[in-house]
Amino acid sequence: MFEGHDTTASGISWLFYCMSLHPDHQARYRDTIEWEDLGKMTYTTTCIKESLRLFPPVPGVSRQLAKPITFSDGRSLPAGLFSLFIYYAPLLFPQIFDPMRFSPENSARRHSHAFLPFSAGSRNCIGQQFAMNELKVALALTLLRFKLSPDPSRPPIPVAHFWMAVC
Ligand code: HEM
Repeated sequence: MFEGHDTTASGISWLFYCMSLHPDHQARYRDTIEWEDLGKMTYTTTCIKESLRLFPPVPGVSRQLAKPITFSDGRSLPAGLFSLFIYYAPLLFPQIFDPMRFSPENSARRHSHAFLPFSAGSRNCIGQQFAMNELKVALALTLLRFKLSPDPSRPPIPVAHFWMAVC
């Protein structure tokens, strides 16, 4: 249920929240809807990526090292080690919603692994294209009918929370 269900629900919810705080981006998103070719909706893609950056539905992934790794500074990790990569670091990354971070020019200046909401490598998300289209369509259909605005009486409350499953 986690893959493809909770992830997309969380992604859509936070995307709506981000857009509700930014009526200017809502208007621009509305104006750039291209039903014939979802791939051409580049502005919408930037908004979705920026929302996934600020509020990643999957905040990290874990791996067990199949072989030892030695880093450039000489430190190394042994084979068999369980490691956890956390993408969500609100105190380290800019918290301002700015879709232009993901413009083609700005993205080209970054390492391809600097942004990994769908993970990377052989076990990355097989549903990422589907998920991106799902988010685009859900927001487009909503914005064609509604204006989103935040509910000031119920702001999101950050919770210090960490869970780990051992199988
Ligand atoms: C915003 C939505 C989504 C996000 C953020 C997301 C994120 C991720 C991430 C980070 C992983 C990798 C986990 C890891 O490396 O350990 C993953 C794996 C996976 N995702 Fe998604 N996902 C999303 C939507 C979907 C959808 C819509 C589907 C299916 C239609 C899907 C199917 C899967 C499957 C089957 C895997 C496991 C792949 C494997 O282990 O080889 N995901 N997802």
